[in-house]
Amino acid sequence: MPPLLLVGCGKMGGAMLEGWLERGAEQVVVVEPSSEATAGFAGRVTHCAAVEQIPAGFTPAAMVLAIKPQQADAALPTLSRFAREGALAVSIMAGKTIAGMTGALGGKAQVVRAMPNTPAAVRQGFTCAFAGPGVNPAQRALADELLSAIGETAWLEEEGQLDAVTAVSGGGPAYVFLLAELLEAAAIEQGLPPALARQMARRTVAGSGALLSASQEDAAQLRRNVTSPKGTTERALNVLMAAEAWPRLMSQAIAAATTRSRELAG
Ligand SMILES: NC(=O)C1=CN([C@@H]2O[C@H](COP(=O)(O)OP(=O)(O)OC[C@H]3O[C@@H](n4cnc5c(N)ncnc54)[C@H](O)[C@@H]3O)[C@@H](O)[C@H]2O)C=CC1
Ligand SMILES: O=C(O)[C@@H]1CCC=N1
Repeated sequence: MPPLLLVGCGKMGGAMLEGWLERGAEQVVVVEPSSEATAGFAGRVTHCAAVEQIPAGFTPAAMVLAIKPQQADAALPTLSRFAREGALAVSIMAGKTIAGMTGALGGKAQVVRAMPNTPAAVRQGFTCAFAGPGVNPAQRALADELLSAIGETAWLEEEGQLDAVTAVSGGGPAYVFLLAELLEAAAIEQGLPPALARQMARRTVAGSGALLSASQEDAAQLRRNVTSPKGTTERALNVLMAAEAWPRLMSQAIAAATTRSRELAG
C-alpha cells in the first residue's frame, strides 16, 4: 500500500487502520489528538497529535477522513496541503458532501465519500462508496483497496443515496445490537437467569447473522423456516409484524436517520 494519512483514529478510523496494517501498509501517519486512541498502534504507525506535527515532506497518496462531521469545518482547511493535485481524499463522515469537502480542502483533491459500519472491527464491515468528480481509475482502485480491507464494498451511482445508506447499513449494527438488548431483557422478564439471558441473546443474534451470511435463502425464507404453523414463533411474529409495529417503526426510524444525514451536510 502507498503512504496513507489517517485523520481521526477513533472507533471507525482505528478499525480501518487495523485492516490496512493487516494488508501490509507500512507508511501510515495518523493525526489523532487522543494518545489513548492510538496506543494500540504504537511502533506500527507515525502518530501526530495535530496536523502541524506531520513530518515535512510526507506525501500521502490518500488521506482518510474519519473524524466526526461536526469536526470537519475546523479540520479540513488545515489539511489543504495534502489535498494537492492528484491526491485522493476518502471521507467516511456521515452527511458531509463531496462538494463541501472539496471546497473546504482547497479544491484540488479528488474525493471519494464512503459509509462503512462497525463490523469493520472484525473485517465484516459493509461499505458503500461514491466517487466524486475527477476521481480516476487508479484513485478509485486505491479507495476500493482501503475500504475492502474492512469487509465488502459496493459502489454507488449517486451521491444522494449515501443518506439512506448511512441510515440503513451505517447505523444498522446499532439496531441489531438493540435487538440483542431487548431479547435479553425480555428473557429476564420471563424468569430466565440474567447470565443465561445474555448468552442466549448474543448467540441468537450472532448465529442468525452467520446463518444469513452463509445461506443462499433470503431473510424472509429464513424467518419462515423458524415459524411453524400455529406454533410459538407465529404468536410472537403476529405482534412484531403488525402494521403499526416493526414495519412502521423501522420505516420511521430509517426515514429519521436519512433526514439527519442530510442535515449533517451543513
Ligand atoms: N461509529 C460508526 O458506526 C460509524 C461512524 N462513521 C463516521 O465515522 C466518523 C468517526 O466516527 P467514530 O469513529 O464513531 O467516532 P470516534 O469519536 O470514535 O472517532 C473520532 C476520532 O477523531 C478524533 N479527532 C477529533 N478531532 C480531530 C482532529 N481535528 N484531527 C484528528 N482527529 C480528531 C477524536 O479524538 C476521535 O478519536 C464519523 O464521521 C461518523 O459519521 C461512519 C460509519 C459508521
Ligand atoms: O450515527 C452516526 O451518525 C454514524 C453514522 C452511521 C453510524 N454512525
